[in-house]
Amino acid sequence: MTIEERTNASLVTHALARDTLSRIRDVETQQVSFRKGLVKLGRICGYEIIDGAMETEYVPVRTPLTEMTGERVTGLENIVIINVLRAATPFVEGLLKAFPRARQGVISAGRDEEAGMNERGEFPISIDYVKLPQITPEDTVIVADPMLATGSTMCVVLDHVLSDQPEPAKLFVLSAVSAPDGLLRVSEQFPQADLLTVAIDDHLDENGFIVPGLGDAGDRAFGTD
Ligand SMILES: O=P(O)(O)OC[C@H]1O[C@H](OP(=O)(O)OP(=O)(O)O)[C@H](O)[C@@H]1O
Ligand SMILES: O=c1cc[nH]c(=O)[nH]1
Ligand SMILES: [Mg+2]
Repeated sequence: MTIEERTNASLVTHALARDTLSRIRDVETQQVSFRKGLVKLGRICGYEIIDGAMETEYVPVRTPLTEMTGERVTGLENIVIINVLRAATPFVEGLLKAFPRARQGVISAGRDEEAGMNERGEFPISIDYVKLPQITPEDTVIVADPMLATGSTMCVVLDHVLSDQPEPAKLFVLSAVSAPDGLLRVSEQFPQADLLTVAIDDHLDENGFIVPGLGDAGDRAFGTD
C-alpha cells in the first residue's frame, strides 16, 4: 500500500508547486530566494485548498454592459490559519494571499535536536508561545508548517489547537515536504485531519532530517545555522 492509501495524505498537484519546491530544494538557493519560494508555495497551496475543498455559489453580477450570473467562493470568512514558528512564517505569508481575511494563530514550537529522537522516533518539543483564535464548528483550520518530518511537532501543535475548542468543520495539515513517518504519526493520532503536502519524500536520516528534503527550513529562510 502507498502512504496515501495508509493515511489521510494527499498531494498538492499543481505543476508550479512542484517547480517551486524543486527550486528551493536546491542547495545553491540562497536565503532570499528560498524565503520567496516558500511564500510562493504557500500561495499556490492556498489556491489549491480553495479549488479542492471549498464550495462556490452563484450570484447575480451587473457588469458595465449587462446582468449575468457569476460565481463566488463561500466560507472565506471562516478560515483559521495556524503559523508554526518559525519556518512557517513565509509559508503563511503566501497562504494569506489566498485567504486574506483568515484569523490567525501562532505557536512557537522547536524540536530538541540535542536530545535527539527517542526509540519511537519522536523528538521532545518545546512550546514557548501560544496565541490561538477561538475556533467555531463552521471553521476550516489550516495548520501550516513547511516540514513534516517525524510529526512530533505537528502532534504537539494539534493538541494545543484542538484542546478546549469545538471541532472545526475541516482541519488541514499543510506541508511542503513530508516524510512517511510524520504522515503516519499525525494520521494515527488525528484521523480527522486531511494532510496536504507538495511532496512525500523517501525517509528520515539518523538526525530526523527528511531525505532528500531541503535541509533546515527555518535556518534557510531566516539566514541562521
Ligand atoms: O516533524 P518534526 O520531526 O517535528 O520536524 C518538523 C519541525 O522541524 C522544523 O522546525 P524546527 O524545530 O527546526 O524549528 P524552526 O522552525 O525554528 O527552525 C519544522 O519547521 C517543523 O516545525
Ligand atoms: O528535514 C527537516 C526536518 C525537520 N525540520 C526541517 O527544517 N527539516
Ligand atoms: Mg529548524
